[in-house]
Amino acid sequence: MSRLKILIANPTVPQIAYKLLADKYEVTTSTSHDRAAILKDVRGVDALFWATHNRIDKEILDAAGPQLKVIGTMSVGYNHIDLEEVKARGIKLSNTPNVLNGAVADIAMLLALAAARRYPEGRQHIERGTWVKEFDTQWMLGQDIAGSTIGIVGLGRIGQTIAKRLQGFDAHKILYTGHKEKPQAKDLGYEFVNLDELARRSDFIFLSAPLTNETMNMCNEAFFAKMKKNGILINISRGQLVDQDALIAALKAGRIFAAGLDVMIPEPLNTDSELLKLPNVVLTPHIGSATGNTRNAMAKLTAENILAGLAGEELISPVPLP
Ligand SMILES: O=C(O)[C@H](O)CO
Repeated sequence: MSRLKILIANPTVPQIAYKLLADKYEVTTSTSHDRAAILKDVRGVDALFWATHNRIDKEILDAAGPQLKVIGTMSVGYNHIDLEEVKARGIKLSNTPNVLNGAVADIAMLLALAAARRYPEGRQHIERGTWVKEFDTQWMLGQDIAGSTIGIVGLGRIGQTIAKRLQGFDAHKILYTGHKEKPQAKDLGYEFVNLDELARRSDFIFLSAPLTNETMNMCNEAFFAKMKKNGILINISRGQLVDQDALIAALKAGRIFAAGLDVMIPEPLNTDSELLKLPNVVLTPHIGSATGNTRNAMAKLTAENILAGLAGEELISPVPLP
């Protein structure tokens, strides 16, 4: 009997995934994560290991063929996947929750601290020789996390990890918004509020909700108008949660204090983007989960899901299909 086939659709996936899968199945790795290369390599595979921001849509699924049984995306987000198409074809789909919580929460903290303490501006002063010589007690004043009110949009696994880290920094109050109040959050003293109240009361706002029709552009002009003047926006989710032009306008006008973004539009960001010119913006290139340990754990979990799916077992971390 011929062995089932798996395509790893990205040549940079950690070896651990290959080792786990190749032990039992015929594994090929696409030469590149370009869509054109994947469309060619995907023909006839039984499982697909996905590790790109390319869309998984009808075109990819048609190219794979009707024998495709399992897809594992090496990401926690799955907004790049046409869930209805996947469901209609009876394909099992997994993602990689939990294993990246700490790494993504760390990037959120990096952005929050750097935005609050005006890191890009400080560095510019050093580079340009505009570092004030005398001790000016009012120069480069930033914001404290200690004593601040935090607003978390989407208190899921990553949001909860961010909240835990912020408690270590002595934040005064944690507000959150989402679909519904969470009993475990109530026990921790976190307050459930609506988006408007969160915008109005928070000193730091963290976006950690997935991209859906509901969250798309939720931070728009009206949202920024409600934020405090000292408010700082941190986005580690998806760029599309934010109306980027409205954010740029709010930052330029000094309507809000600063922003820290690991995600933006487009990715990669255009090198002439206004975001790069603003001193009160801290940017990282969508590297929330980019640590060696975390990427290995994500690769391992994706491979284990595929193994479970091909063996006809329950997936470890299934994506709920509509
Ligand atoms: O969703 C994730 O895991 C990261 O944002 C990488 O896409």
